[in-house]
Amino acid sequence: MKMIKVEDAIGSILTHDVTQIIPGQFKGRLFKKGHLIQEEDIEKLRAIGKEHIYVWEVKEGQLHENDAAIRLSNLAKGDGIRASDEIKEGKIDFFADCDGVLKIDKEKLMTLNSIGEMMMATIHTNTPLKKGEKIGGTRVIPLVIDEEKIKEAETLITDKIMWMEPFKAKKCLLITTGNEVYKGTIKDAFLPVIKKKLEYYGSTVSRQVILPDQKELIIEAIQQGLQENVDLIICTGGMSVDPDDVTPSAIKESGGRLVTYGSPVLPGAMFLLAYHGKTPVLGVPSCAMYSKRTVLDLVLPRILIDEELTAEDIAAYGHGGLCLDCGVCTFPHCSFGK
Ligand SMILES: Nc1nc2c(c(=O)[nH]1)N[C@H]1C(S)=C(S)[C@@H](COP(=O)(O)OP(=O)(O)OC[C@H]3O[C@@H](n4cnc5c(N)ncnc54)[C@H](O)[C@@H]3O)O[C@H]1N2
Ligand code: MOO
Repeated sequence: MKMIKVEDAIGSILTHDVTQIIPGQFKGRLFKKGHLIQEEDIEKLRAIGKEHIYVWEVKEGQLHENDAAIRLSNLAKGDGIRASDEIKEGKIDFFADCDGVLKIDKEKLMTLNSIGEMMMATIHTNTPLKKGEKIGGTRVIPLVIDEEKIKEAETLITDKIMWMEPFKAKKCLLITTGNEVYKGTIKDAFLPVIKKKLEYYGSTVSRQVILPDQKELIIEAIQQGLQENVDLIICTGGMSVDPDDVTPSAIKESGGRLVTYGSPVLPGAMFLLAYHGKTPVLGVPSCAMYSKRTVLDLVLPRILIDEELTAEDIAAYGHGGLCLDCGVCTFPHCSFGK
């Protein structure tokens, strides 16, 4: 690569995209990499402060930023991730190529970003996404990089850094508890909430049963759901400390394996998760009926990709487990659950 004065550049090929920024108005490409410089371009280059430009000279063992970005992109992106077709200013962007939950191997991302002269930035792991949403970007820092650096990354990172786990369409049994709801004193407000959240990710409530706060009836309903082979059971109401709050005991006594009763998430402290074999049973506290976002929004997407959650997964939610209940909710693109 050789530096020459812009006035001597007519007929030369640009080695990289040239960016123009007009504060508050424009940021973008003025000239594309590979552009053949014409006489009329000289004034435009001068106008954005360029007195010199680089002319490309290929040297053995070096990679142009665009070629290096392609190598990094191939290294990083796994199933369900699409890279941008065009490389702009040496950068490749990543997008979700299906509806699902984003997975980032944070250790490998750290390894790549610790090598130097290259970068990769992403959103958080476990973010539920719709097809087309942006996930991250990568580039190298210098215009040309020693190929050895890229080879080092390729040696250290043998598995993909990011991939999507697609949602599975699941059928859910909803067990709504509460004497007041059962008797009809209060109209059930949980079904529309659970239905909307499940349907957003392509799953459905196949059946709802409304029960009084009676442990034996709740146990029976759970066991019937398991016999019917539903994919998921959600119990609502009666999850806290009143004498009539029998739902946690019912789920525990229905058998299976308790992962947690209680979660470090607000709203959602009284959440319960258990498994009967591979079938998850969720105890969802009534805050999920009232608050826009709760522990259910963190856990449900992962349940719908068939991830088997552990007590450690739930404990890890503490850091970022407070929903700020913002006026305009931007979840999942906020600190909640990250
Ligand atoms: N002293 C304490 N009080 C509370 C605690 C606690 O630990 N100590 N926990 C709080 C938390 S956290 C939550 S969340 C709430 C409620 O939890 P529950 O799941 O036990 O809810 P319920 O008591 O059954 O009902 C609360 C409220 O919501 C109405 N409800 C319930 N289900 C329905 C439905 N399907 N449709 C319409 N309305 C429903 C119910 O009538 C009550 O008004 O507890 C805190 N308190
Ligand atoms: O389970 Mo309560 O959820 O923290 O509002």
